[in-house]
Amino acid sequence: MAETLTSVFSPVQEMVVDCNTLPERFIYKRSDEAIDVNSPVIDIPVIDLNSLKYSAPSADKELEKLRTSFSSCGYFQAINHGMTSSFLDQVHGIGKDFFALPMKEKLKCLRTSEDMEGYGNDPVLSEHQILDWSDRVYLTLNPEDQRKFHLWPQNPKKFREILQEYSERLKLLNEVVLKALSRSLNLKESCFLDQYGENANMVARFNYYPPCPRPELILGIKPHADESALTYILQDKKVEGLQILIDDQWFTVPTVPDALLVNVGDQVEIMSNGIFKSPLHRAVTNSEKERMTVAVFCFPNSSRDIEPAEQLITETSPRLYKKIKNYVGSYSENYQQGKRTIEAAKI
Ligand SMILES: O=C(O)CCC(=O)C(=O)O
Ligand SMILES: [Fe+2]
Repeated sequence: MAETLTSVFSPVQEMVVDCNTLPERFIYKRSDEAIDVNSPVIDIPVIDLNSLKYSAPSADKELEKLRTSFSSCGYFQAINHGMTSSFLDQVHGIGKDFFALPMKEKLKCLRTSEDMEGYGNDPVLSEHQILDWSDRVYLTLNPEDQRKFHLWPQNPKKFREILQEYSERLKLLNEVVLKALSRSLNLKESCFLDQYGENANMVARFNYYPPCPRPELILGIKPHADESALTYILQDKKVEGLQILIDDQWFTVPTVPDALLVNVGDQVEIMSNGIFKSPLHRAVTNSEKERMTVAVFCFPNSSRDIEPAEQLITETSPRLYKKIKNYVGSYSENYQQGKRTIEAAKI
């Protein structure tokens, strides 16, 4: 749906400067309870991606861990992913440096009201929409011919080069993870990758959360599950803020230095016929510190059909989801209304 209500961009980052009254549009009213900013920390399994590549008993143990963590909390922390600590710092750094630029410079990458891509914040689709306390840069990485380079920051100077390299690394990593997921369910290694097909999509979103005057009332990102197949999050090493919902309770996801946080998106939940769970998560804000994260969403090309792998459907585990195309197309509107798109894919 095209954005209809406002095309005037008001960066959250600027509001911090002259925020004398509480901005009503940001107050998260869905619950009577205050937002628990310091929710208990949950232990997310750490998985050694290097050991997954080989057929050895250590790989079997790691695959088992992968299956269990993706079927329970829907997350794992990837280590030995082939990227150095200083490279990941550079990826984080280009985002931080961009948001620290003068507004005039950032506005060169401003998204238009018709498009998600570029610098801005969420499209406002209804006057009742509760706004997120975050500004973003949203960029298509793949297919490469769909990149909108006029919206890619030219400042910091290394932005493009580093993001390009990061996208190449993640493309390879994503194949390793998809193969491991198939193996962990005793499927042919290429099972999920085949559904994924050529010309897959990859989108990066730099999320910037400025300090917020009332973290107990305002969210950085509303509760949602990702529309991707898999999401790779480069967390902020210094400030936590991501929370996941398990059995109706919010838990804080810890930051593991140099690990990449990987989560199941709706499309892998569908492909695995519900064995892997796409977790409901949100980002809280911090009254003193800013926070910046880099999320990369990987998903099959919108022209492809997504459905549960046939081998996973048996008499005792019937098919739970329909065949779908262009899953992402209907996502944004549902998100803003607090609805889950995956509900519509259920049989
Ligand atoms: O910033 C975070 O920790 C979470 C970001 C997220 O969930 C998203 O971009 O979809
Ligand atoms: Fe997310």
